[in-house]
Order: sequence, then C-alpha cells, then structure tokens
Amino acid sequence: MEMKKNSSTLVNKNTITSIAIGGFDGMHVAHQELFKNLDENGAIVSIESGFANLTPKVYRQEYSSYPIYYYVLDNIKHLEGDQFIKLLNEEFPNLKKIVVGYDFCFGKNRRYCIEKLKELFHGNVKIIDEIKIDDIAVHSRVIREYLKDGEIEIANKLLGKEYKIYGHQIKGQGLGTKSFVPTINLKVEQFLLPKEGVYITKTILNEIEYNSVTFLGHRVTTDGSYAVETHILDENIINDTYTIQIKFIKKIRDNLKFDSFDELKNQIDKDIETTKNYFINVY
Ligand SMILES: Cc1cc2nc3c(=O)[nH]c(=O)nc-3n(C[C@H](O)[C@H](O)[C@H](O)COP(=O)(O)O)c2cc1C
Ligand SMILES: Nc1ncnc2c1ncn2[C@@H]1O[C@H](COP(=O)(O)OP(=O)(O)OP(=O)(O)O)[C@@H](O)[C@H]1O
Repeated sequence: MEMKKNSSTLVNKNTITSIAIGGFDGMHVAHQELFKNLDENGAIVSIESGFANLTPKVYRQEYSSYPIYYYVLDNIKHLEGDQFIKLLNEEFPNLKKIVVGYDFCFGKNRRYCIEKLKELFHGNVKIIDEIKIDDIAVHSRVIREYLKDGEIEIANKLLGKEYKIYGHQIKGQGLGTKSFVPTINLKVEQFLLPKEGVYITKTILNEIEYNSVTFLGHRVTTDGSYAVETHILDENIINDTYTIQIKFIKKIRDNLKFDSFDELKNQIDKDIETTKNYFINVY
C-alpha cells in the first residue's frame, strides 16, 4: 500500500531499527517516556487522525530528535492485525523493536491490542505502563480538557513544557494603541485555544522570547468579535514577523464585560502589573 511519509524526513527507513507508535498529539510526558525506549536508530510512527490540535502535524518534529513518519489513520484502519505488522516490516525492513503504551490497539475496529502485537511481531515489544503525574493519567485528551478549563499549569505539567501555539499577525480594531495598550493581534489556526480570559504568557518574535500578557476571547466590551491579542511587556516592538508563537504560563482571570472603556483600561493596567510581578518573582 502507498503510504504518505513526512517529506521533510530525510532518514532512510532501512536504517530504522526501533519505532514508537501512536497519535502523539502534544508530544507530552508519556509520549516522551516511549521515546526514551528507542535506540539510536529509532523513529516515531505517528498515526494521523486529523484531530490533532495540541501539536498539529507540521509542528510536531520540534519536540523530538527522532525522525517522525506520518501515516493517515483512514488509510490503515481497515487492516487486520497481521496486515498491519506486515506493513511495518515492509516500511522498516530492519525493524527489531516496537515501543507502545499499555492501551495501544490497532487494526480493524481497534480489535488488536498488546497481546496480539507481541504474538504477531517477531521482535522486541516494549510496553510502557500508564504514566501519571500527581495521580493524573497523562493523555492528549486529558490535556485538552485542562486547557479548555484554563488550567494551564496542570496542562503544562502533563505536557512537560509550556503549551505553545503558532499564529500570524492580523490587523486589530486599531483601538489598542489609542485607548488601551498596544497589542499584536493574531490569527490562530489548527491549535486548541485555552478558555477565554487573560493569561501570563511569553511571546516569541524572530526567535526572541518576550514576557507578555495575552487576552483571548470575545471582546465583549468593544466589538464582540473573537480575538487573540498579546501585549509585550516593557518593550516597544515594531513587529514585522509573520509567524508568532505564544507560550501559555498561567491564567490571571476570566474574560469580562466592562461598562466603560475606562474600567477596561484600569483592569488591563492591573493585568499588566500582575504579570510583571509574576515574572519578577518567578524568574
Ligand atoms: C491584558 C488585556 C486584557 C483584556 N481584557 C479584556 C476583557 O476582559 N474584556 C474585553 O472585552 N476585552 C478585553 N481586552 C481586549 C480589548 O478589548 C482590546 O485590546 C481592545 O479592544 C483593542 O483591540 P485592538 O487591538 O483590536 O484595537 C483585553 C486586552 C488586553 C491586552
Ligand atoms: N499515560 C500514558 N502512559 C503510557 N503510555 C501512554 C500514555 N498515553 C499514551 N501512551 C502511549 O503513547 C502512544 C501514543 O498514543 P496516543 O497519542 O493515542 O496517546 P494519548 O495521549 O493517550 O492520546 P488520546 O488521549 O487521544 O487517547 C501509544 O502507544 C499509547 O499507548
């Protein structure tokens, strides 16, 4: 069967001797634990469901030095167990070891799981027990729920890093500089956005990381439209970069509707103070 592989991956598949298999959205702590069990000729086999929104496909390689090969779930989900293993052996002719988690299942109707994998693959099968942090099982779906609740600190713990999104600059209402504070307005695609509210963040422009405070949500006080806006602290940035990255650190408050621009301005000033104090105390 014709398989789509990551065109940016230049490693010859004949050299690969071990693989980790899964969805790998988030490249979280448990995923990293799987990767630790790969040898130096290891690779990541990423099965694309089309729903990844923590680390959408093109952003995933950043989080591992092992080459990632992508397979579209729809192209392989009809396979019987032996056909799936045959495919892996054909794709990676020198495959000696497969690393998966305790809940890994594959093939038609996910009918085949760990025992079948051990039976069908003639090599080393390494199973990773369920990884938990502070008694919370680490899974992409669990991390998504924490982000949707604005629980960034827990999400980041499970991710093993600060949750980061990519976006590009768009024009805002033009109100910020005039009435409030200057902000960079972003258009974000593919990434899950945390709950509406105000967050302590870091913003990366041209590979330089700045302390920042970010609002995301419907601008209920002004035009009501959905916005992602970041204010860089203590810097007068003329931003000419197309790609902007935002790392989320902590939620300060919910999105609020104010009766006047003055009240919103006061609150934004307080948010900036809160953020500055955070960076002074933590870094
Ligand atoms: C730190 C910060 C907090 C904000 N909080 C709110 C808020 O609680 N409610 C709201 O409607 N808009 C909030 N905003 C968005 C402002 O309404 C927005 O910056 C203003 O409309 C200017 O938009 P513009 O950059 O498109 O001109 C906030 C903006 C910042 C930078
Ligand atoms: N907490 C965990 N402990 C051990 N292995 C895990 C854990 N989470 C995922 N894995 C393993 O990592 C690989 C990638 O799986 P997958 O991307 O589906 O993980 P997930 O985070 O559980 O995703 P989802 O929440 O969407 O099910 C699989 O082999 C899976 O068994």
